[in-house]
Amino acid sequence: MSVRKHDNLSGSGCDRSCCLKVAHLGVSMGDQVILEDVNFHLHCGEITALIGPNGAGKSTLFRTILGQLPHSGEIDFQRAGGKHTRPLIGYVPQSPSFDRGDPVSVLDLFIASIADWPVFLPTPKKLRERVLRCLSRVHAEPLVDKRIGSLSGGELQRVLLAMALEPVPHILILDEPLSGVDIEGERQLLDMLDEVRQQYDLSILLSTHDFATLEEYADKVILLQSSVLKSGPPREVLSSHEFRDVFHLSLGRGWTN
Ligand SMILES: Nc1ncnc2c1ncn2[C@@H]1O[C@H](COP(=O)(O)OP(=O)(O)OP(=O)(O)O)[C@@H](O)[C@H]1O
Repeated sequence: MSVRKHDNLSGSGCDRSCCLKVAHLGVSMGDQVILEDVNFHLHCGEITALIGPNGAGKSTLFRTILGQLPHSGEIDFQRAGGKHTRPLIGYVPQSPSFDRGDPVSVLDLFIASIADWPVFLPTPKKLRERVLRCLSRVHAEPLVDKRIGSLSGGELQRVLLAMALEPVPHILILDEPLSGVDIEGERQLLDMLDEVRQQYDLSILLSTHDFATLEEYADKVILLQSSVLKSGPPREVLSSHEFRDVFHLSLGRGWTN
């Protein structure tokens, strides 16, 4: 597996280009406080894993960063060089399901997403070539004419990833990309994320319930339960008492904090 982590990128300080700063973020729905005083920074070229139990607010946080939910506090994007702009965000939603018999092909779905062209008309050669170029970013060109409903979990994630990378965003957000993907598909997807992160200096934020691979691919882990309980290098977070408490793990050898 080729996933490599950047050295010394996991600190919370902004000693290198800072992509996204979330400060004192709060989200409420009706009487329910979903997120409260959430603070963290994302950096270019880093993979950050967001973990937390069911209902912790991970998807809500993503939707808020995507601008879909009203919130208090600040979400600020700053480019290298200090310019504040609105970030371009690529988003891969949580396990969208497609009917197995659905006739829509990968090409159809892609065209509906990136171009203003009716899918019932023959696809112009240039448009097909553009889709193939996009799919090539995740080595998925052979999937172009496959029906969406016939894709495996890992193949579907790769197609959705290719769609999220067109145009290439500043920040890539993936909501539980590893769920419904077998071990082989998981490896391929993580390698792919590592590749695009390096190629485009992307900041990647993904949520996961799979802690086994965190140390291998994540530069930083954020443990969320309404607010950030712990953040830092994977080992530090996974061995913390906050992690144990949230996931109701009993003390055993190896838990040091
Ligand atoms: N549209 C909504 N209206 C009211 N409450 C909501 C809404 N969406 C989410 N919630 C609540 O917000 C809380 C956080 O939900 P969210 O989906 O963000 O959690 P999550 O960490 O992504 O969970 P999971 O790991 O199960 O996907 C939950 O209590 C949920 O019921």
